[in-house]
Amino acid sequence: MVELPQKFKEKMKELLGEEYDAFFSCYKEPHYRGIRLNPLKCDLKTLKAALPFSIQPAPFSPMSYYVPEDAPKIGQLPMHHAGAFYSQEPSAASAVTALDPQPGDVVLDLCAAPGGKSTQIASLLNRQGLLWSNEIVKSRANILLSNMERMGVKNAVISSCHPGILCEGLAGFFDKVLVDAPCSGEGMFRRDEQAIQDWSPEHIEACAVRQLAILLSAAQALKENGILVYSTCTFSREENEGVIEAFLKERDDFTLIDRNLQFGRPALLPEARRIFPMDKGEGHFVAVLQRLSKNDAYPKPYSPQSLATSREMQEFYSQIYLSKQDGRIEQVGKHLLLLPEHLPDLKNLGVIRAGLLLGELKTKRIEPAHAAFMAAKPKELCSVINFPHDSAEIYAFLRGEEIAVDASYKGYTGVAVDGVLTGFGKCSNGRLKNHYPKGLRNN
Ligand SMILES: C[S@@+](CC[C@H](N)C(=O)[O-])C[C@H]1O[C@@H](n2cnc3c(N)ncnc32)[C@H](O)[C@@H]1O
Repeated sequence: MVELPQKFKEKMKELLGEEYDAFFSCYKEPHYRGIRLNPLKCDLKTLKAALPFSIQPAPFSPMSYYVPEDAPKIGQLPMHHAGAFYSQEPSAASAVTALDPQPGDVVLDLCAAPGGKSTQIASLLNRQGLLWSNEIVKSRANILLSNMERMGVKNAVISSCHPGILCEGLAGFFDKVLVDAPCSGEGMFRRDEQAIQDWSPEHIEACAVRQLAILLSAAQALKENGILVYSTCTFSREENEGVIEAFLKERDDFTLIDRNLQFGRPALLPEARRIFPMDKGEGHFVAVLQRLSKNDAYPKPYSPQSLATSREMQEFYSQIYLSKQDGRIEQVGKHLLLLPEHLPDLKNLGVIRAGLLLGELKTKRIEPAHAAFMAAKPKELCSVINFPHDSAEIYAFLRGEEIAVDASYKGYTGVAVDGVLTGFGKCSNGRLKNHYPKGLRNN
């Protein structure tokens, strides 16, 4: 059993009263593991048939499932590479359930890396509307980008910006904002020894100060009647109800709302929810706030510098996709990007990617991008080859090897596993030259 800090135990006893013993005995049990289906790329039946273990529904979102504790590592499975699912502790899905993104919404995920909640928001937007995913730490923002590409997200902006600067630049722009704040991580204790080592009452205080500052920035970014969800994966009152109370003191134009959420239990502020391991998740706090005041600010729309309309560009497009060009394509440096709708001005906001990377200009040609294939459906592509999830070919492809294919395959060809795209190669003379990115390969 993990050794818990004495002060933490005392605080939890005070918080939970009679339920403390039940809470404490959870530390003798293994932690919950989970996955979330990605409906942008796969359906449940296909996923279940491909997984080497069975999954059970979790109560925190309709797409979340428990994975058995003895399941093998899932990161190397072909369906994981293909973005058919995201590995996510089940209760972590609760915040997006509370946010309730709808197709067409314009949503900000302010503390987004590695992307569990952003990819969940994107799947609920179902490619309509816009998701802006921000992560202050640049190296983590790159991981976020990679996960968004894996999950086939097209209508997103990824940035690495300070919340204060971002929310000022995008004031009044969003229907919904999620602040999944950096926290003391008490809900990680059953699966991350480091979170226990880092814990101290002083750390909790410092986190609460930072959380309030982030939440106050987020408030600026919302439209009138916009929804702000605040979540943490910690139990301390200071970082949860304490932050909400301090926020409402400064922003009396916001109100806590009750979304009639069914998971977990009421928090100390009864409109908010708490999840403890006794509630079948590792731990989360979720509060839903609504902005009641007007917001007269609104960013300027984006005006692309150089739309790519050349014949070379059209030829490139028709080498990959069966359909005609769908949407505006911009050339940014050597990159060709398919722009999402509703884009605001992007200047000085630390944008790493806006829209879908389709390809890169080389000296005499345009090289297709991995992301372009990850976001496609097999029926949209000119050429695609499908392998079963347990085939030698798909594992060889994911290791970066060249594979033998029927000689009828020619040119850029999508590679799918059980009908879910997981990359591409270039076919000629019965061989598929591997274009699976080096950093993503199985070893
Ligand atoms: C709880 S994690 C987010 C997890 C993410 N929402 C997900 O579901 O995958 C909090 C994130 O906030 C970032 N962060 C740290 N300091 C921050 C700050 N001052 N402002 C905004 N974000 C910060 C961390 O780097 C971390 O990635």
